[in-house]
Amino acid sequence: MLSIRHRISVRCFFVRGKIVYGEGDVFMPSTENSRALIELKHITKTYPGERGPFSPLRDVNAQVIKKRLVVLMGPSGTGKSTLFRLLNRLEDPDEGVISYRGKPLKEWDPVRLRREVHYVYQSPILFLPTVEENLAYPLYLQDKELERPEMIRLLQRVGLSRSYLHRFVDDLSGGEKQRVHLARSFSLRPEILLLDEPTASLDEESTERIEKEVRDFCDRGGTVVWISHLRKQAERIADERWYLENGKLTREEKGE
Ligand SMILES: Nc1ncnc2c1ncn2[C@@H]1O[C@H](COP(=O)(O)OP(=O)(O)OP(=O)(O)O)[C@@H](O)[C@H]1O
Repeated sequence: MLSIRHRISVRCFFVRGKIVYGEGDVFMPSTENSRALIELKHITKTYPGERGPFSPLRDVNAQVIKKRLVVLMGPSGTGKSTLFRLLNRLEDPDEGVISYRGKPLKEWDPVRLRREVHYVYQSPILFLPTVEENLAYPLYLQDKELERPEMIRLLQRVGLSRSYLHRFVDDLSGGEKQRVHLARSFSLRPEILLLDEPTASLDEESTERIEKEVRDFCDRGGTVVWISHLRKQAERIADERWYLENGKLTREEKGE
């Protein structure tokens, strides 16, 4: 409702019950402002296109609130992965500022940032031969050891049995690789998970399991932005639904 929102600018408007973040607008419930882990202010990203410059993000403003599960939707090629790349500082916006914990991303050490804001790609990246090695490696880089019982627990969280520990990643299906990648991400205990269609290659049962684990992650204090093409999935799991199209972001709260 407009009355409980903190008004910063005048160019926000409602379209069919949704809040549209128009040019120059930052609208948020005032009580939630302080819980914003990530803030996007006036973000524009432009790429050269065959028919001239193309901006998948045009003056986008939004906040990711701690402990929330945001589902990001939108037609193919509208800029969802672009937004993730900006949040992970794989690219920088052409205009605007993105802040994490109140500090612009450019002021963060990228390694620390990516540890806390962890991107789980749609195509999993598993460099080492076995599942066990892939699970152990990121913590090994931090001079930490991942004990075998913890590895087994992580695998179980994503619906894989202990027998997977010794499997070669080249022999795994796409969905299994994605789940190993997600298990490895959980091991890093990130603050925010950016999930790019983590259930795209999974059956109904495995999808349900991942949805439950991700929800538990939020209940324990984690925060998630999840790209999905499935409206039904968004309705099931999201605290907030973001819709990206024509460079603009619209937002719906659960139940709207
Ligand atoms: N480096 C680049 N140079 C030029 N164009 C790019 C570049 N990166 C992305 N694009 C274009 O920007 C648009 C947004 O791409 P993006 O991958 O963010 O879309 P998406 O919403 O994640 O799509 P999908 O749902 O199909 O994964 C696309 O038209 C893409 O071709």
